[in-house]
Amino acid sequence: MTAQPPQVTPLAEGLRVRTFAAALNEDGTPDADGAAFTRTVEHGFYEPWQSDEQLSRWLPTFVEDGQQLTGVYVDPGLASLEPWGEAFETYGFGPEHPVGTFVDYDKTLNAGGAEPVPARLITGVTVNPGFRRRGILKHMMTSRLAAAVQEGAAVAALTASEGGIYGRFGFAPATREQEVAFNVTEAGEGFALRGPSTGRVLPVDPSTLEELLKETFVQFHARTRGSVGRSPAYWKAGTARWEPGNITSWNRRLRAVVHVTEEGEVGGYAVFTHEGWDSDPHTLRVHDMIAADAVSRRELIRHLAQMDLIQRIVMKQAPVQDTFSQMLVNPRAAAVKSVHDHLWVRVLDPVAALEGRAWGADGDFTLTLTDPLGISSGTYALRIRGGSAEVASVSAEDAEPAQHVTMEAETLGALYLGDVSVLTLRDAGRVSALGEVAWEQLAAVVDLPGAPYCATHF
Ligand SMILES: CC(=O)SCCNC(=O)CCNC(=O)[C@H](O)C(C)(C)COP(=O)(O)OP(=O)(O)OC[C@H]1O[C@@H](n2cnc3c(N)ncnc32)[C@H](O)[C@@H]1OP(=O)(O)O
Repeated sequence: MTAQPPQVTPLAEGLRVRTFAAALNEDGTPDADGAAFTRTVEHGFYEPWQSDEQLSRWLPTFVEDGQQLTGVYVDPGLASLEPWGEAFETYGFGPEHPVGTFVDYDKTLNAGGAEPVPARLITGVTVNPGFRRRGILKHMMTSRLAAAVQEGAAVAALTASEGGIYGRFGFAPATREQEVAFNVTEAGEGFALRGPSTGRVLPVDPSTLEELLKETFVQFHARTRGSVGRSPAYWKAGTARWEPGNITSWNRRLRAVVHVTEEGEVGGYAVFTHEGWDSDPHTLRVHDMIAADAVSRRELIRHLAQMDLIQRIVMKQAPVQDTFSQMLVNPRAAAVKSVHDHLWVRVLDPVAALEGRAWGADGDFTLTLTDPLGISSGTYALRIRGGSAEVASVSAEDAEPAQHVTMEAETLGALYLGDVSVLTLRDAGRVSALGEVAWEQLAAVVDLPGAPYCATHF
């Protein structure tokens, strides 16, 4: 392990931190700690107040996945703390509710290498508005990144509510996604898709799909650079079992189709909802579409686009380089509504992370990383052959002067999955030469074809 745990920044007086595993009572309901924690997270994201029954949809998925809950709590008996202690004790939500929350758990990230890399995923980060900008996030982040380093994660990853928060901790946007709407009416300029279809797409009962959803995702995850492992919440949502009692509008409105290949294999699925007859144009919204290969994805799209009575298809989380747009005879049938960053990556262990990544060509280069948290600082010699790298930590004095570049850990996060060229980052002043650098040659080694894509939100 080449990573160093960061220095943990201290908490202010009167606060204490506790990390515990999500747990359930014997009857399957969230235990008191978990319920108070989850309520605080929902409050932090301005969600409606939830009943215990509604809360019970989240916690079981956390338990299954081994999520660690880190809460910052106000010490009891602090009424004397001026000027806020008394008001907090009298009017606050109660000392069992944390004032800071942070959730992390282990999955893998497909970085394009032979095997996906161990990734610590971070979510549920909130701080009570009365306690913000006092270093609570900094404490939770540094202490949990220290744990991730000690427990062997190669990278950490999250999705960010705001773009200004996580760069200071070494995270950078590493994948993007787009919201795209397709006009699939046959009137007007005419809607048509290229190519003959193959296999057969069938409507199915979503509640029967759990095993299929899991198996198809395994195949998708293995073939898709940028993919992270999924929490069981996806299997519940995709099989219309998201909320208790199966009576919510989500559960009742969900529809599903599967693609059956010419060989009789199920190659992929899509789950979607019809937005109702009041939607104008009549809209079908695709929530999740996962295929084992490009052919099944293409056929699922073709089927949805050719369904009767549908005038528009909306995909909120589509890849930025999407098959659908390239299948259109009239390319203006696609309207990109927005493109945004999705997965943010933070390299923890440079050797494991770089050895787990795909590479564009053979070559040797040296990388000096600077890291404000000290986690990944150092100089690394890379030897890339046949698409995989051997990475060794070397002393700065021993480094070859040729092809020696330097960047911050944050910039390595941006570069990691190949969503941006090393040349663009050089032009932005974020990658510099420390010796003689043949930049085009370096770009051929570091840059990767196509855009990475993460189909999973967490
Ligand atoms: C992975 C996820 O879950 S993403 C969700 C993040 N959560 C939210 O957006 C919910 C609403 N926001 C919050 O709960 C809080 O404002 C948080 C969690 C974003 C920040 O918590 P705080 O305890 O206030 O942060 P903390 O005091 O530790 O600040 C650390 C640093 O980040 C900066 N910072 C904190 N929040 C922000 C922000 N929203 N935008 C820009 N900078 C920020 C602080 O100024 C500080 O900077 P410094 O290092 O220069 O001193």
